[in-house]
Amino acid sequence: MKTTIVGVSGYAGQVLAQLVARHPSLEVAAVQGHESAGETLGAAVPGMPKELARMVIEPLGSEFGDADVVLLALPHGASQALAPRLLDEGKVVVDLGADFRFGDEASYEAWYGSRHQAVELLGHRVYGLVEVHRKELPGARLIAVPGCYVTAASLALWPLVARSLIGNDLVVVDGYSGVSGAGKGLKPTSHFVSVNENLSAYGLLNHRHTGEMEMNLGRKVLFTPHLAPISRGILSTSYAVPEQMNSPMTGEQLLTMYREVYAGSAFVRISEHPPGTREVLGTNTIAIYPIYDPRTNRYVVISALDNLVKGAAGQAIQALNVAQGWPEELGLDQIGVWP
Ligand SMILES: NC(=O)C1=CN([C@@H]2O[C@H](COP(=O)(O)OP(=O)(O)OC[C@H]3O[C@@H](n4cnc5c(N)ncnc54)[C@H](OP(=O)(O)O)[C@@H]3O)[C@@H](O)[C@H]2O)C=CC1
Ligand SMILES: CC(=O)N[C@@H](CCC(=O)OP(=O)(O)O)C(=O)O
Repeated sequence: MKTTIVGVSGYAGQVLAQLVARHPSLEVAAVQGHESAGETLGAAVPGMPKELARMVIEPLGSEFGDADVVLLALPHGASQALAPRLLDEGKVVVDLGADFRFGDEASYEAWYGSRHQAVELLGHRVYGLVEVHRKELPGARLIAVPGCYVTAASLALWPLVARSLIGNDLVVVDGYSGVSGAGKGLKPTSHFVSVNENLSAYGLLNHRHTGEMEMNLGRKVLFTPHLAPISRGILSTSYAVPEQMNSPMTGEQLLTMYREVYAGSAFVRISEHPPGTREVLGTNTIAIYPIYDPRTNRYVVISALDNLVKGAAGQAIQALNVAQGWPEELGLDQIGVWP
């Protein structure tokens, strides 16, 4: 399928370009950017392979021509202006941003503080958390890909939710992100001098990803994000209170149950040790380690993923694969850290 990547000069867009170029059923037909329009991809993103480097970046919203698929990797708010036109033109749209992650207008407005410009599409979008929504994806024409923090926490806790092993109490999530999670724009908070040898919390109490975690988990969430002095990776630690009616599962039982729930999910690795971000770097894998603490009566689940792959571009391709009826893993092996 001919594929146009919009936002190709961004961190997520760069990885998308790499994945599409090597995918056996996709072809990079065109690339679009904002300030980088008019440059070659090689000039905008040093280190691109030759066949991509010579492509000229078109201005955002140029003609999409005979593209079959359009992948949007734009700042929040920019996709909703483009998606209606693309769907009218018969394209399959995969959005890596937040514009279509909520299925209703009120939640979007509550967490993003602005009115949605394409409300009529919200009921048609399929949420691309593949491991949970696999059956809804075949034939999808508008896929909203969840982001890095939300994927890490949601897949970590999903088995406990699906098996009714946690009550309705508050769930607590501590997330740690590499600096590429903040995008390529220069900000004082992501300068080398601010980040190097430093670990800090931000977005306290009302980070916009809280609402999306609540949507996925059906429970109130207290989410605290942290910026970690690494380029890529998300580490998430989630805490939940067991359902009172059942005796809590032991660590061994949890491992067995998690393996059952994710039995058909090639990109989920149930780990027997707390995973670190390095072991999933450059892969579409999320590693998950669940335990139970009898002293505090809490389930604690650690998860790790690469924010630019399983947290963004890899998950987008995984969801597209399922939507098209292709093998879920197509084009997603041996990715590596690139560019
Ligand atoms: N980084 C991450 O870890 C993750 C990112 N995502 C999502 O993917 C999307 C892209 O993120 P990321 O790659 O980090 O972002 P970047 O800031 O790195 O890149 C943004 C891209 O959008 C273009 N762009 C910038 N400003 C505008 C604008 N005002 N209007 C239209 N286009 C613009 C840029 O073009 P140009 O360079 O030409 O100006 C660039 O191609 C976001 O929605 C983000 O939430 C999802 C999960 C993880
Ligand atoms: C480190 C950092 O700043 N991270 C971003 C989230 C990463 C991202 O792009 O998030 P979504 O695509 O999931 O919305 C933030 O906290 O806003």
